[in-house]
Amino acid sequence: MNSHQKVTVAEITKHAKVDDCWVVINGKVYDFTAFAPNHPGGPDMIYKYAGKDGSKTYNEFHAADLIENELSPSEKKGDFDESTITETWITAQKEEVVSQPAPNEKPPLSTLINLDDFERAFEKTGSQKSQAYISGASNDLLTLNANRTLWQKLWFRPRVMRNVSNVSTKTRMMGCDVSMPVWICPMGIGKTAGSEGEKALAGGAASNGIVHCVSTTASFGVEDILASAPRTSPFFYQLYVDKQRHKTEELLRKLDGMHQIKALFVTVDLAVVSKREADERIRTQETVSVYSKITKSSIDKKGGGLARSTGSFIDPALSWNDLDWIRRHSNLPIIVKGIQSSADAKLAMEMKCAGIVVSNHGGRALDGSPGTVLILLEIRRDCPEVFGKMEVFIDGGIRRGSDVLKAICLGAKGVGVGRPFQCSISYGREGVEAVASILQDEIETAMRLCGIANLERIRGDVSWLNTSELEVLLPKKTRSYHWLLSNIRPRL
Ligand SMILES: Cc1cc2nc3c(=O)[nH]c(=O)nc-3n(C[C@H](O)[C@H](O)[C@H](O)COP(=O)(O)O)c2cc1C
Repeated sequence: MNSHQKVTVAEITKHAKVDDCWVVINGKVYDFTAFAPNHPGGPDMIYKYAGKDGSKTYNEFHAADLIENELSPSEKKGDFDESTITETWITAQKEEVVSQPAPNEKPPLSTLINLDDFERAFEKTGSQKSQAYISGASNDLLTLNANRTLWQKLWFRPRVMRNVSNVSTKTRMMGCDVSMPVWICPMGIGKTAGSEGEKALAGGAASNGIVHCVSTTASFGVEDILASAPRTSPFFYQLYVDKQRHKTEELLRKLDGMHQIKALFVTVDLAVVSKREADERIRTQETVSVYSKITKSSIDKKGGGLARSTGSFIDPALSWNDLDWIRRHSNLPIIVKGIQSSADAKLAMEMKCAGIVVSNHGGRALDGSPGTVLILLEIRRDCPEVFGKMEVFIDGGIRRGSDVLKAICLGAKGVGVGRPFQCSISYGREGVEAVASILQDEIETAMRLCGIANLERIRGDVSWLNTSELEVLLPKKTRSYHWLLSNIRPRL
């Protein structure tokens, strides 16, 4: 066959395979078999039209003569013989219409491509009560919003031509080998997002090589959650200290026997449950026991807040001295979760904690507390020695792989991600895996574009960042700050 020959429909449709791929473009027939794997837009764009007419899509992206210059004479098969067109051919050319989900329909998992998509999808499908509980935060949401927006005020200083064909995101956190420096935050009553609750988080974390930190107020018992992952998968456990201390002592004894649990995250930023107005406003007909085995909700004058009902047992009397009491009942390394100042970071180091989580409970504790990235910068400025003595983690508003990279450049050992994982439970374990995969991919892409091949090598190297916009927001070093360090500490 030569380029002046006419090619019939019957002939073209014989070449409709990946390894034998003819396509009609603007009345001419081309053999794309050799070219397709090198197509800059990806081979699938071509394979989609194998044995068919691809003119419409071709013309949207390319100049008419591009393909004539690109292909060799032997790949130009001739003119399309329009006289051979049949009804079957016409039907086959009709583009598959991808139907858009109705406004309140649950979007298919494959259409969710970033972490915000998971929260938005849950807004459409979760019950009002669950949404208010999960997305809500304290008072005017100042801290919730600051967490997110401050990450966006850190800018990269990318380098180029640094051979980033292979990048590694692997690291170790609390002695656990993980695929990337991300862990799933502890979040209470996971069944508010989907029937599998924390079991989906545990299974999804395990298949993606990351760690889930189980909440004290999880919907399922810790044994059931651990059983949802292979016996070798590591977990962290988050502890709220109970006003009835003997209950916490019992719990600690039980956890000590669970070899999968590698660290105890003691949450300290919620001496009392804050005012979560969205949650309070929606009175629930259900008792909390529908979601959780911990407690029953009580609807009182303040409304029906799930957070307040499930958190009423937390002991506001907790103090730094209690770390010794915890140590007497547990051999697990202690991470203090909820550090919001450099002074407390230093205290945790002096109290020989294994680590801290810089956190404000995702804006669910004190509204007006700084966005967490500011606290991390404050710790770097005021007590950089902390990073060498403890594992420093951070959470709050981290929604992009690039946020993770920024946190590592600032010295964080790893980051916690909360709400997107909680919302992904509505898609079961597959949803949790999808969130982890998106993050993994985004971290790798950000590393490549920034010129970073290995995360471990750049931890704490702030030269990759421009922090100027945030530095002006840091608290001034005042006399009272030094006074606090030297006078309060001895009295504790
Ligand atoms: C629905 C929900 C429940 C939470 N429950 C707990 C909890 O039981 N214990 C805890 O220490 N933190 C809890 N947190 C706080 C998270 O562990 C984490 O600090 C926060 O979600 C991180 O912010 P992000 O959601 O913006 O990623 C919860 C957060 C949410 C959104």
